[in-house]
Amino acid sequence: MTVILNVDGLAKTYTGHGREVEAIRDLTFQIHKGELVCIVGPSGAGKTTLLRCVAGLLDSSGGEIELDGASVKEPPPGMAVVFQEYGRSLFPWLTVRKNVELPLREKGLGKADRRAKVEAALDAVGLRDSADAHPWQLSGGMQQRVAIARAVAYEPSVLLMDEPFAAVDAQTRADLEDLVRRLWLQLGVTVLFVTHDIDESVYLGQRVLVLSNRPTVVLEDVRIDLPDERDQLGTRSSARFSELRGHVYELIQLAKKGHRPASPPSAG
Ligand SMILES: Nc1ncnc2c1ncn2[C@@H]1O[C@H](COP(=O)(O)OP(=O)(O)OP(=O)(O)O)[C@@H](O)[C@H]1O
Repeated sequence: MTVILNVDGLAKTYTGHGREVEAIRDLTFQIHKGELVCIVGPSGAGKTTLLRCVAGLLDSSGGEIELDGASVKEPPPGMAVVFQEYGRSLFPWLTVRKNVELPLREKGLGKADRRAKVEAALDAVGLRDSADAHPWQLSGGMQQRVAIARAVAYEPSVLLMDEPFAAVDAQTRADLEDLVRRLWLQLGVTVLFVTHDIDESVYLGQRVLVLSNRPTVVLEDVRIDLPDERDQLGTRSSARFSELRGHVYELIQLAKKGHRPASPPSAG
């Protein structure tokens, strides 16, 4: 399998205002092309910091991040990010269609190509009928679907998602989880999904990277050996789901108590 994202010895210390916070000490993991990997960890473990470094939005203090073999120093062209705050990530003065189209314009795609990709992405997230609406006319869950459509239309090498469903209601959240699984299966996109929700990480991921508390390292790389076809009721009530959930839960409890891995964990 081809490694698409390589994080090697990543470190990040925030400095300023007479304060120093060592958020990430030594994070190493790899993601292969087409994988769906979730990251969970205790609050303040540095999940958002990690994602911002990977997205090239934040300078690291040490270590290396490579996307497709190229070092990440600034937002790389092959990455798309979906944030929790959909309200702030969409442009309110643009229609849904224009919001999805914008990065494709920046990518330099021609009009016909842009139109086809926008239609396909809106179709995939079930928003074809809302193409001419403005984001503020849509519900929170619909706005987050627009953000997902925009990311998917861009055809990134890696799609980063930072707690994307934390601000929507439980029912919408379940629908959006299934949407991500479906898009991932259909499009073969590589996804790195950060969440604080243990159940969500096990339901979505092929692997769950459990982070220690600060300064952060990978506590365990848990392989999620559930079938590819998952559904909210059947999967979540299966014995294997509850075993995996229990295991990740225990790891998080250990992380909160300051437990750290004895030796570097083996990847996947
Ligand atoms: N700009 C900043 N300046 C100083 N310290 C920061 C900054 N951003 C984050 N931190 C600190 O770095 C640590 C990791 O923060 P981060 O937001 O990455 O954690 P997280 O795992 O995403 O947390 P949560 O699950 O609560 O969202 C925290 O101790 C936080 O206070």
